[in-house]
Amino acid sequence: MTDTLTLPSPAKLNLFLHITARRADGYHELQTLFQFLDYGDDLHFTSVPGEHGARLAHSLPGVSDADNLILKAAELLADKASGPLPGVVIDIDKRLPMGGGLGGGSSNAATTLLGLNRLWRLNLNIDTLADIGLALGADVPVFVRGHAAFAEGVGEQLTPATPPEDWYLVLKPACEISTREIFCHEGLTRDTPKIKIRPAFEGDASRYRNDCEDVVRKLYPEVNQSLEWLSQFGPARLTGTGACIFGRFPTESAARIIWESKPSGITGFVAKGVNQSPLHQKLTELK
Ligand SMILES: C[C@](O)(CO)[C@H](O)COP(=O)(O)OP(=O)(O)OC[C@H]1O[C@@H](n2ccc(N)nc2=O)[C@H](O)[C@@H]1O
Ligand SMILES: Nc1ncnc2c1ncn2[C@@H]1O[C@H](COP(=O)(O)OP(=O)(O)OP(=O)(O)O)[C@@H](O)[C@H]1O
Repeated sequence: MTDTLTLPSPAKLNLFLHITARRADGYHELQTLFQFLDYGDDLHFTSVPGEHGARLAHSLPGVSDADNLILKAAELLADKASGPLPGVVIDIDKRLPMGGGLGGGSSNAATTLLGLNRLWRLNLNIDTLADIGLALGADVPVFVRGHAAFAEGVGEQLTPATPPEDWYLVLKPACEISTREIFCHEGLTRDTPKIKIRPAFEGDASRYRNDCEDVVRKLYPEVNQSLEWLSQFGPARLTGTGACIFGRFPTESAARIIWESKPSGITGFVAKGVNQSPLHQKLTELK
């Protein structure tokens, strides 16, 4: 019998995203609120007796294996081990759109770090795994730590937070957006004053926004149109650098009613916001 461990690789939303400065190395200082969704990819880790190290069952369309964050995470983890590691093949059920601002690649990297740490019995602690994750991307540490968080720095200084676990309608306009393109754009607002006191997140939503939204609306009319459509039903916002947008609803049925009436040509899904990552929930159940 084959031995397969299946772990979730959830999406994140940036409930708000403020850009407060640009650093000398070109990276941006952010203040953002991360929450997970109970929706995402699944990674299947299957032991392969007689092999050593990790490999992919299938390549992802449009991503070379050398660039795939799953293999990059596995390689960085293998560097921390001494001696040969058991063979593992990793298969992925990809549901999260790439270039969507939902953190799919970063989440895959984090699920790989936690999954292989367990399968390879490396016993690295969460701080070490979050440090390894940061080398792969600014969004990886929050997925490694697994709690909704207010983030500062480039997104790695995390303070656990408990925003309301509402329902979201997430729409994916028909375009892919490169995070780099948006952060390099000359029109980006980079001087939002820092929030000094940790915000009362349930409070005045109009104080918070996504600073990437104006640039993305101008460059991608598809996103602009989707935001205008969703705004009819309540506040609608971009996540990360897009392309996905979201609206918040108190119940699943309220979100599904709007979902049923969405314009043709837009994909998306309805999901619940959760403050504990489904990955960590699953790992706790396995203990
Ligand atoms: C926009 C967010 O999704 C918000 O959560 C993240 O800040 C992006 O995180 P990510 O996709 O893991 O980004 P990375 O892979 O680290 O960086 C991609 C590119 O985005 C730019 N970048 C990213 C994060 C950041 N704080 N400042 C930046 O300027 C850099 O040009 C970088 O080359
Ligand atoms: N396992 C992976 N899954 C998805 N994308 C990957 C993966 N490995 C590498 N990538 C690359 O990362 C890019 C960004 O993909 P991702 O799904 O993380 O986008 P995103 O949601 O916009 O990210 P973020 O919100 O972190 O900016 C893809 O276009 C792809 O080239």
